[in-house]
Amino acid sequence: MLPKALTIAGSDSGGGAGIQADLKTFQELDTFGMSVITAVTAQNTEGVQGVYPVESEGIDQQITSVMDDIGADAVKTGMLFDKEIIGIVAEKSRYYKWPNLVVDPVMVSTSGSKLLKNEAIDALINELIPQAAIITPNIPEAKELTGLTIQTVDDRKNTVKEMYKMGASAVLLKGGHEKNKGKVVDLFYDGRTFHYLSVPEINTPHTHGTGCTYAAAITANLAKGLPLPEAVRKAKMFIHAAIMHGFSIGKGSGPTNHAALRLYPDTRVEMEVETE
Ligand SMILES: Nc1ncnc2c1ncn2[C@@H]1O[C@H](COP(=O)(O)OP(=O)(O)OP(=O)(O)O)[C@@H](O)[C@H]1O
Ligand SMILES: Cc1ncc(CO)c(N)n1
Repeated sequence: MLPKALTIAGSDSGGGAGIQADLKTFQELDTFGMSVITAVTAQNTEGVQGVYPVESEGIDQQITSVMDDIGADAVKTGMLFDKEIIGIVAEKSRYYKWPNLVVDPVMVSTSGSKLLKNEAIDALINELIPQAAIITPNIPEAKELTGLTIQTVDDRKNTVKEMYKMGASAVLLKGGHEKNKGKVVDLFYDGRTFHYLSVPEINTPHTHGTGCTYAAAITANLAKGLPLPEAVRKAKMFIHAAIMHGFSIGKGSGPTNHAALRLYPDTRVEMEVETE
């Protein structure tokens, strides 16, 4: 049976992030992709020019339509925009008992536009995160969620532990916003073991949609039945190759290449994984 993956997120007209990144990733990873659109954004490589939320009933109905007929082996959330939308998704998650829920706590776009209202952060923490198999914050999002500062490796570990206490089965803190000595390090924690996934920094401005693509790859891998650490490790290979072969299109930060591993199967990803 073809594994089925559902994304609940915003649409990026520029095609590099949001729903579009998720569906391209699901397709590349041999899963059947479905989508629930929470908001339409007018967006390109230069930024977000407009945000148009879908009305609550429309979001509720999209989820019901997909779930009552087709079902999903894994579900990802991206841009949820406000607390009302978070409430609907959380209620549906409880009702359908999604076992593989990946929550990417999207707050701000790469270009700096707000994709989540400030007053919605508490709803994310109290209603959705406790139901997640994994949450995938970047460093600014982790600071918002915990109120902690993140400078040292110990800060990262403490922050990840604090987020784990919010009730998700695992936490992945992405390191793209704090590169150090030519390395980018993501930290995965499942309540027992820390996994440091370290790769060489790629010198490119074309990183639009990296977070969405990474979380979508984790979702596809979970839909295929991979255990969490393996789903994350494979997704990391996928996103790294996608950044390596990213596209210089548009005038700003271009999108990643979702087909990179298929088109360039010889791509070498020098990833080191340390556990403690
Ligand atoms: N220049 C880079 N070189 C190598 N890896 C990178 C680079 N930039 C980001 N990454 C990786 O891409 C993934 C997404 O990282 P990041 O922390 O930027 O997420 P994000 O901020 O949610 O993404 P987005 O820009 O889509 O909002 C992480 O695994 C990160 O390590
Ligand atoms: C719709 C949408 N979701 C998420 C992101 C985060 O990259 C974005 N830029 N646009």
